Amino acid sequence: MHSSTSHKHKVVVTRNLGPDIMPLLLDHPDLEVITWPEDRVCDRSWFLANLPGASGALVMLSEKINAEALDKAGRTLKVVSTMSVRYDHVDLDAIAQRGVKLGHTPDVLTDAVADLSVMLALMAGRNSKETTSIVQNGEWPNFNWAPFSFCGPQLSASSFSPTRTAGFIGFGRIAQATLARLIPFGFTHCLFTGNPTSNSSSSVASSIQAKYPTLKAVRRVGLDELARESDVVFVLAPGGDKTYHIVNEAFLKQMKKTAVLVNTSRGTLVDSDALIKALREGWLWGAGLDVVEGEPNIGLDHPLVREPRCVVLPHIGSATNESRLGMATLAAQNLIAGVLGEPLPAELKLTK
Ligand SMILES: O=CC(=O)O
Repeated sequence: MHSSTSHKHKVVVTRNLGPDIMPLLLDHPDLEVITWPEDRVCDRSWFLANLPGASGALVMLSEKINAEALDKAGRTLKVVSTMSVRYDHVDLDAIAQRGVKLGHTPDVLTDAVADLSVMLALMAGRNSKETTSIVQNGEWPNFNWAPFSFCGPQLSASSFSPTRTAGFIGFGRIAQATLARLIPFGFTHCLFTGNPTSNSSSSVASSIQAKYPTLKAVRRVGLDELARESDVVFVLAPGGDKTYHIVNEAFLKQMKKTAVLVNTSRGTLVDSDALIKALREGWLWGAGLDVVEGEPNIGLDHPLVREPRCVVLPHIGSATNESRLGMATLAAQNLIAGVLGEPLPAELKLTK
C-alpha cells in the first residue's frame, strides 16, 4: 500500500520528462509530483505558486533558481535537481546558505556535446551555411562550378597542412572527449587554458600525451598563444563572471585567418560584437556557435545569423536521444535521493 498523500514529499517538476522517465517519479510511493502541464517553458508564476511546501524541484536551464524561488519553497526544500550539466541559472550562494542540495547531470551529455563540437568545426570550415542554402533555395541547377569555389580549410591534416592544432578554452570532460575525436583527423598539437589556480595542469598534459602518442605537443598556454597557434579554437569553459567575454576583440585579432571558432558552452564567453567585426573583416575563417549571448532571442536580423561563415544552432549540444534520456534519468534520481535524504548520484558540492 502506498502511504497517504499527507506523508508524501511534494516535488515540483517543470517539464514533462516523457513516458520513459516520468514513471520513476509518478510511481514512487513517497512522492507527490506536481508537473507543469504544458509543452513549453514553465511560467514563472506557476513555478513560484507551486513551490511552497515542496521538498524538491526538478528544473531546466530556463528556471532561475534564486533567493525568490528558494524562499517561496521555504524550509521544506531539500534539493534542487537541474536537468543540465551547467548551473549558471542557479544562485549558488543563495542555495548553499539555505542548506539545499544541488544535483546536476554531468558525464551523460559529454559525448553528445563533443560530437556536436566536431560537427560545428566541420560545418564552419566547410562553408556549410552558404552551401546548404544554395540547395535549399533551389539554386544548385544554376550553380557555376569553379575549381576553388566553396573551398575552406580542411579539418584533417594533409600534405599541405601537416600540423593541426586544437586549442581548448577550458579543458574538462567535454574538451577532452572532443580531443579524442580529433586524433583520427590527424591533429598533432593540443593547447589548452585552465584554471590558473590549479597546479595539476602539467599532470593533465602528461596524461593526455601518454594517451595519444601521435600528438607532438600537449601544453597549457595563455590565451594569446592559444589564439595565435590554433587551427580550431573550442570554447568549453563554464559561464559566469570569470569567463565573461574571454573571447574578445584582442583574442580574435590574433587568430589565424584560416582558423575556426567553436562555442558549445555558454554564449557569454564570446563577445558577439567583436565576433561580428572579426568575421566581417576576415580575422578568422568562420565560427560555429551552439550558444549565443542573449539566446533564445536571436532572430533573423541578428548580425551573426546573417554572417555567411557563421553557423548558428539553437543550443542543441546535448540533444541526442541517448544523452537526454541519461540526463532526465539522472535528474530524477538526484531529485529522489535528495528528497529522501540519501546521497545524490551527481551532486554539485557547494561551499557555504
Ligand atoms: O547546456 C546544457 C547544459 O548545461 O546541460
